[in-house]
Amino acid sequence: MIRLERLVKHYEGATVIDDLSASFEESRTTVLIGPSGSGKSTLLSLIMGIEQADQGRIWLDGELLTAATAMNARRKIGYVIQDGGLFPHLSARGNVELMARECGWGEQARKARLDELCELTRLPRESLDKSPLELSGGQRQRVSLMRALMLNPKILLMDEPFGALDPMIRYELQDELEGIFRDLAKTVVLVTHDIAEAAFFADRIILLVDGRIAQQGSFIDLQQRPEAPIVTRFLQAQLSRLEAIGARAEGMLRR
Ligand SMILES: Nc1ncnc2c1ncn2[C@@H]1O[C@H](COP(=O)(O)OP(=O)(O)OP(=O)(O)O)[C@@H](O)[C@H]1O
Repeated sequence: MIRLERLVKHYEGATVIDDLSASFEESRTTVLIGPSGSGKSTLLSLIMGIEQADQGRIWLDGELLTAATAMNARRKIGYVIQDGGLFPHLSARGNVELMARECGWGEQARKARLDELCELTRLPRESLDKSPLELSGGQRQRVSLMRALMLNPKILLMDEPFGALDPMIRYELQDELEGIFRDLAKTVVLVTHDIAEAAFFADRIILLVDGRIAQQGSFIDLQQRPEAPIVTRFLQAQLSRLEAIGARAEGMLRR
């Protein structure tokens, strides 16, 4: 479980996270959505301990995150970003095994875990010997997911993990990943711009605007019981185009 308590973060004098408190429940998927620049990635960086908050506190599994605990805390967290963020000078295997090697895992333990993860993510074993540059976008994201899961962290943070994929691969991977989240019972925080993706994955959606929570709840809550005009505007910006096309198609069918 992750608890954020009155977080504030400034960049160059601008307030990017503004007195934000939230909890992310164990084994649940929370999706962060919001306009560009609303602070979604910054929030993940704060939870990862990559960036430090100017005010407020973060608790990971009941332990306060500080500069001294950050390194250890990071091992409880798997992190997947758009396009994988893999090291190009290492093979896919090298990327996946990196942290395990650093933690002193022996060859047998690493191999056993790699076998499990190849099966889980449906990555062909021969892809492991390739450079990330030789993999397709979908394969890169599978490798990135394997790397994030290697140490079996309780928490998975995902920053637009499907953003760079073509629509069909994206659809396939979304489907598989939703099953993986459910089976592994991880605490997942996923950032996306796509409201359909948010509705598909989320036990709960948090809509961030200007570093504050504009509303949190299910997709239905946001759609049917918006708590501020910006919630309606944000949803409409994505939904109205499809609805308009649907309505036009229906009209043409009736004619
Ligand atoms: N390292 C940094 N230095 C200075 N400003 C930063 C830094 N990182 C983020 N910002 C600023 O903080 C604000 C929030 O950025 P952030 O990346 O968290 O937003 P976001 O909601 O993830 O945006 P997007 O959806 O476009 O990825 C933006 O105005 C951004 O320019």
